Amino acid sequence: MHIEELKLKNYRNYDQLELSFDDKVNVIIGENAQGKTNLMEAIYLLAFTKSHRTPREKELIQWEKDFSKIEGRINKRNRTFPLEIVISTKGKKAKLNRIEQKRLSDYIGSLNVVMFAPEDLSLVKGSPQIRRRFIDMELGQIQPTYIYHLGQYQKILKQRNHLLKQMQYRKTEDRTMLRVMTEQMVEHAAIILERRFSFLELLRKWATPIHRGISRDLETLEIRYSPTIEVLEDANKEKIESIYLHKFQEMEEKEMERGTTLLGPHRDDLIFYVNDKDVQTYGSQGQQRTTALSMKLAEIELIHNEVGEYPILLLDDVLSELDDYRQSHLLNTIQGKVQTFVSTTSVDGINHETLNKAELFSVMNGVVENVEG
Ligand SMILES: Nc1ncnc2c1ncn2[C@@H]1O[C@H](COP(=O)(O)OP(=O)(O)OP(=O)(O)O)[C@@H](O)[C@H]1O
Repeated sequence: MHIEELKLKNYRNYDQLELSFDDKVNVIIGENAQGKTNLMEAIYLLAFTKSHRTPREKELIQWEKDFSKIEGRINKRNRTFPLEIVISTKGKKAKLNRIEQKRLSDYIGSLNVVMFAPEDLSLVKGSPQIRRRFIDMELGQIQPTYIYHLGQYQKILKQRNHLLKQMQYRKTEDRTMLRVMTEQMVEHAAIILERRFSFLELLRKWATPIHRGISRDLETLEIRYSPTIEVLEDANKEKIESIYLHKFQEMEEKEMERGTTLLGPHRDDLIFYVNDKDVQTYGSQGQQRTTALSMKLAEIELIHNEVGEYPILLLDDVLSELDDYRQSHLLNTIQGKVQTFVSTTSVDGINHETLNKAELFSVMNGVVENVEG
């Protein structure tokens, strides 16, 4: 799939923008703070309705304006359709084919995007939250109903934590409400876990050979899921549910004492092993980068396999962070198959034939121009 056109109005430092893109590689060149990431963010937003760098949507509206509009024309399976996001001080609207979609899960998945930014290089080293986010974003775009369950889970979790806090202070003895909430939450938790397990199986299938290829057969990557309960990855939803319920019962006193939920997918993690050693603890920076790159490339292949089309790849200021070998590996893999947006302050360090065939754009202070290659 690819994005044919992008239109922005009052978006960050763009007053008004209308661009047509190449269906292969588009390179956006500009000095710092000119609007490169803003452009990438707009494409990301069209896919997920959310920014990758801020949860505060008001920040996306151009200063002094009261709304912001992002429109894209997407080509998927040789059919084109429009996507539109409008953010105003009153809220956000997402339109697919000009029809407003009230539920996120009805919108997400229409455009598949993989973003690779410098912060993704800390997928291995960073906090568990980064790794959970990786799973959630990826799973969400191939299985939109996952987003629904995640949303429900998070809603009940928040209420449950609130109740546990109250119980912690008031030392109330009536646990009926807590148990009702636990049951409701566990229903979604079990679905989330079951789906994460199957997703992981797919991810391993792609990531393992990719990692082996990048490391020239020297490294074997293993990805393990670390849940808060003892459960086998082939357990079905009912089995996971019963394990959760049992464990929640066991933990009831402790949760009340601590005033927070101690179990569930919101506390799980992914652990990466290279040649049987935990990469987070023992891996070199190079191994951590190879792992992050393998995960991103696996993400691309996985979407291709599940959706039937390659996603759009956003490489925001990340190429210069990769050495020549990893850079070439990445560019060779995507060449000709994946519509790619590369943002960079200079093309100097990027010597690859893919870039020679690319459409070049320059961006300065929110104004984008085509550059003759
Ligand atoms: N809501 C907004 N309204 C107007 N301008 C904004 C808004 N939010 C951010 N900006 C401006 O956008 C610019 C930053 O753009 P962006 O983050 O895309 O930089 P960049 O070109 O990717 O640079 P770098 O290479 O430093 O990451 C800054 O000048 C900032 O002041």
